[in-house]
Amino acid sequence: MEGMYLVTDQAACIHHPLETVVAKAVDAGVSCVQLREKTIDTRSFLDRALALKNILAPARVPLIINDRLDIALAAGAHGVHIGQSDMPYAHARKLLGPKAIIGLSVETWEDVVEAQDLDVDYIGVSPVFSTPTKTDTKEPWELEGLERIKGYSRHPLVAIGGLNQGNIAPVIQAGARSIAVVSAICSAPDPFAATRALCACFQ
Ligand SMILES: Cc1ncc(COP(=O)(O)OP(=O)(O)O)c(N)n1
Ligand SMILES: Cc1ncsc1CCOP(=O)(O)O
Ligand SMILES: [Mg+2]
Repeated sequence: MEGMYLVTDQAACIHHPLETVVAKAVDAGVSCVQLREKTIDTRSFLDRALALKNILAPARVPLIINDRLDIALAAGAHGVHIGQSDMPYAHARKLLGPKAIIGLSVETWEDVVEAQDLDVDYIGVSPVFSTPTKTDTKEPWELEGLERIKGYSRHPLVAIGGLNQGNIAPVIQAGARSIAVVSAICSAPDPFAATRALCACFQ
C-alpha cells in the first residue's frame, strides 16, 4: 500500500456520481480504492462493488471493501478494511485467504500494540486529524501520534482523517506510506485535478 488511497462516500460525492469520481481518480493515479457504504442494502452494495471492479481492473488498481467480507468475497475484491468493532482479523484472514489485502484501523495505542502480532497488510492510523466526514472516532492521533506509531510498528502506515493537499506533506514526512482521503477527492469539483495534486505530494 503506497501513494494515494481513495475511500469512497456516496454523500461526499456532491459534484459527480461516485463511479465518475472513481474513474477520474484512477486516471489521475490513485493506487487503491476502498468502497465504503454505510447505508445501502446488500444488493446495491454488491452491484456497486462490481461496477467499481470493472473501472479499476484495467488500471490494475486494487478494490478494497469496507467492513463487509461477504461483499468482498462475492465481488472478488482484493481485500477488506476492518475496524476495531468489525470482523476480527483472524476470522477475516481465514475467510479471505493468504493473498487477500487486509487493512486494520488503529485508534488507540493498545490497538497498535495488538496489531503487531497480526499479519495485516497495513494499519489505518485513524483519524490523524478530526474530520466532519466521520465523527464517531476516538481522539485524533495528530502528527505526534503518527510519528510514535512509525517508530514502533512493523506495518505500513495508511494515514486517514482530515487530510488534503494543504496538510499531507508533514504526514508523509512523519512516515505515512499511503494517504487515504474521502472528501479531498469525492467532494472536489475536479476529482482528476485534485487527485493529481495529491499524488504530486509524494514526489
Ligand atoms: C484506510 C482506512 N483507515 C481507517 C478506516 C476506518 O475504519 P473503521 O474504523 O472500521 O470505520 P469505518 O470506515 O468502518 O466507519 C477506513 N475505513 N479506511
Ligand atoms: C473513513 C474514515 N476513517 C477515519 S477518518 C475517516 C474519514 C476521512 O474522511 P476525510 O478524508 O474527508 O477527512
Ligand atoms: Mg469499519
